[in-house]
Amino acid sequence: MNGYYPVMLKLQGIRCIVVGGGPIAERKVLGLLEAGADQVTVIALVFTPQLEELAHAGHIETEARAYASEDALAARLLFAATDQAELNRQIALDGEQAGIWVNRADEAEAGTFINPSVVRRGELVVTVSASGASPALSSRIREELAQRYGPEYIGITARLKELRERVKLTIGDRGLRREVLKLAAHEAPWQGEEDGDIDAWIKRLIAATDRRNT
Ligand SMILES: C[C@@]1(CC(=O)O)C2=NC(=C\c3[nH]c(c(CCC(=O)O)c3CC(=O)O)Cc3[nH]c(c(CC(=O)O)c3CCC(=O)O)/C=C3\N/C(=C\2)[C@@H](CCC(=O)O)[C@]3(C)CC(=O)O)/[C@H]1CCC(=O)O
Ligand SMILES: NC(=O)c1ccc[n+]([C@@H]2O[C@H](COP(=O)([O-])OP(=O)(O)OC[C@H]3O[C@@H](n4cnc5c(N)ncnc54)[C@H](O)[C@@H]3O)[C@@H](O)[C@H]2O)c1
Repeated sequence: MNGYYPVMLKLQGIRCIVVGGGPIAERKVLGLLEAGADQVTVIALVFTPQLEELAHAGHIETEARAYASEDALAARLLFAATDQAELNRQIALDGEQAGIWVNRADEAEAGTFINPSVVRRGELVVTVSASGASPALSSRIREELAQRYGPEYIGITARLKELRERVKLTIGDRGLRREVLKLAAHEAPWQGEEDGDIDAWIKRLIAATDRRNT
């Protein structure tokens, strides 16, 4: 059975605590910052140079000390990423007792959430998870998806967003709205940035759906 439910979390204003300061903790922290997290605390005895730099630049807070069980009470999202299995187990337990989501980097099933591989293209976020079966497979598929959905998708997604906002205001008929939006998503990758006139595009799309339906 596949036991994970995928969601997209909004992390602005949410205290995220990462315990551990090695390369794995660093990867988790970078993922949080890319998602816009603005309250990230890292508790560890030793930090990677990049974590030190992020703290210096004010992007995260670091606390150079041993983890204490009370730390879990301050977090809403918790990561156990130390090299001490027994400590990671305790962190997961503390998190569950505090009623928050805990990621355990060394033993997936003992935590309550896991991280997928991620490709970010502006507002388009493509994620892959093998549910812990093979992180290497997720990473490989992420590379394939990054090739298939290149940086051009930043603009494509932004254009579709603008079109959708306009369509929601101007097309009252739900069926037509849905058809226009579907057709636009098919067409958008083939358009250049210079096809900037959204209203003209909407007119063409409506005409195309009329033709299809007659
Ligand atoms: C996707 C990614 C995101 C991220 O970390 O943010 C991620 N692992 C990544 C890479 C990676 N991790 C490991 C390797 C070495 C090859 C291998 O072991 O297969 C590679 C490959 C590499 O480095 O290229 C080792 C490893 N990983 C876990 C364990 C412990 C265990 O199995 O219980 C061990 C053994 C540790 C040890 O031996 O001590 C556990 C987890 N790793 C997960 C996520 C979650 C399940 C994701 C899924 O199944 O899809 C889960 C369950 C929990 C979690 O961490 O959230 C990131 C890819 C970034 C990218 O390239 O896109
Ligand atoms: N999830 C994954 O994708 C993945 C991949 C590879 C490894 N791992 C696992 O992740 C874990 C961490 O790997 P790493 O390479 O970052 O380890 P590391 O040895 O580089 O770092 C361990 C960190 O834990 C901190 N630490 C130790 N005791 C502490 C305590 N009492 N309080 C607070 N911090 C403490 C250390 O100061 C250090 O910063 C390992 O157990 C490894 O098995 C997970």
